[in-house]
Amino acid sequence: MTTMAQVICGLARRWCFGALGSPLQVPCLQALPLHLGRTATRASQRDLENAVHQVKLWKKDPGNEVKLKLYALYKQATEGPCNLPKPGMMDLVNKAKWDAWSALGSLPKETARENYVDLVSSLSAASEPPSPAKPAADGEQAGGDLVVTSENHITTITFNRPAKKNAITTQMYQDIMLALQAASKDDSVLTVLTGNGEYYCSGNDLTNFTDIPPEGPEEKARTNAILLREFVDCFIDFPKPLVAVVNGPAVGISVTLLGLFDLVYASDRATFHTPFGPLGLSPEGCSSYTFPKMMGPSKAAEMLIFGRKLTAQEACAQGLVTEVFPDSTFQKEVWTRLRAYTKLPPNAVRTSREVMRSKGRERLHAVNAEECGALQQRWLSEECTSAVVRFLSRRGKL
Ligand SMILES: CCCCCC/C=C/C(=O)SCCNC(=O)CCNC(=O)[C@H](O)C(C)(C)COP(=O)(O)OP(=O)(O)OC[C@H]1O[C@@H](n2cnc3c(N)ncnc32)[C@H](O)[C@@H]1OP(=O)(O)O
Repeated sequence: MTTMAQVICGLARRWCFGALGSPLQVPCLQALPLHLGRTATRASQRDLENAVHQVKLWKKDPGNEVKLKLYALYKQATEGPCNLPKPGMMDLVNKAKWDAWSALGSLPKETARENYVDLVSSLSAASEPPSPAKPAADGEQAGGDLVVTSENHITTITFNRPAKKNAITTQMYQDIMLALQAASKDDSVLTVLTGNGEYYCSGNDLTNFTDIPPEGPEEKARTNAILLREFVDCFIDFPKPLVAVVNGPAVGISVTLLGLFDLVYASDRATFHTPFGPLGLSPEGCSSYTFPKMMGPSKAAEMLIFGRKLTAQEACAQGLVTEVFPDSTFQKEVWTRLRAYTKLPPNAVRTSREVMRSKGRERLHAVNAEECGALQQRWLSEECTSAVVRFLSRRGKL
């Protein structure tokens, strides 16, 4: 049986958009036009490397057809004509890649390199610029997958991928950390996390698991564990009150982190789901400690081990949510309340919070380290890889 690690290794070694769309829709590659704008100079190896780097910065998935074309040109440019055996009929992804590469026949390496560079350059020119990673100190930042605003002494970090239910990409983890660092130093009294659209957040973007480096899945698991640990550490150490404005369903890490927030206001449309069991995962965000402490071990087990989804009212009864509001008045009521809180003496707010938090901080860091170690193993397990493959293939991503 092919494991996800094998599938995604093959898929993702060469491009950053590891999930290839349904191979059944794979393209007539000959129909894809090449953009031959660089007639004056031949593309060098350096140009090729720059173009590969450029592709990694693309925010928008360019689609299967382009990804296959890029894959084929890259292989032709670096290895020459395809001389691998044809993959079996059932090996859909590798067969699509083999077909794309073989279709280039005996195209010289230099021409393939030039075509790769030209294709990337024309697509980069047509695509949006990458969203700035550095959050602004004040005012609104340009829209990207994460929007950071600072207004009326409230810094708001908004998950802004509504088409993907606000799933968190690797870049977003980095950007949230930067936003928290900036918010810890700005003049805001409160820092709010919320979501744009129907969802608060659908948790970790499951395609994060497909971008496997050349060193293999173990390296991916190791770097993910480091990233996760740093990310959760930022919440543990954050010095000001953290408020979650849970505008809709919340899944995975967006739920577990709530145990590190000071206030959690939820719309009555919100639900709270940690499907770690079905995903072959284990809890993170210090929830293995904060949830049992908050709701008792048995209710926490129901959520974290068995994946029971809570309604907003149930989550409120368990202490995970501070208060539930009718969806129709949610935004108005919550923001009015938060603005009133910003009028409180800021130093008193900060001091009260610090005395409430300081005693448990060391323990939380230890819990975080332990959870990340366990997850590093889980990500490499057959249980987890099969669950992620199931999710991605159901949605035509493999
Ligand atoms: C550095 C690594 C740190 C790791 C930290 C550990 C974190 C762990 C977790 O967070 S575990 C939880 C992971 N999340 C999930 O398992 C949720 C997966 N998504 C779903 O189950 C469903 O999409 C849904 C229930 C959220 C919504 O279902 P539905 O209303 O039917 O919508 P779609 O499924 O059609 O989704 C629309 C669109 O969004 C994409 N999408 C949604 N969630 C995710 C996700 N978590 N990762 C990637 N993509 C997601 C989905 O594929 C659809 O995309 P498409 O339109 O097909 O392109």
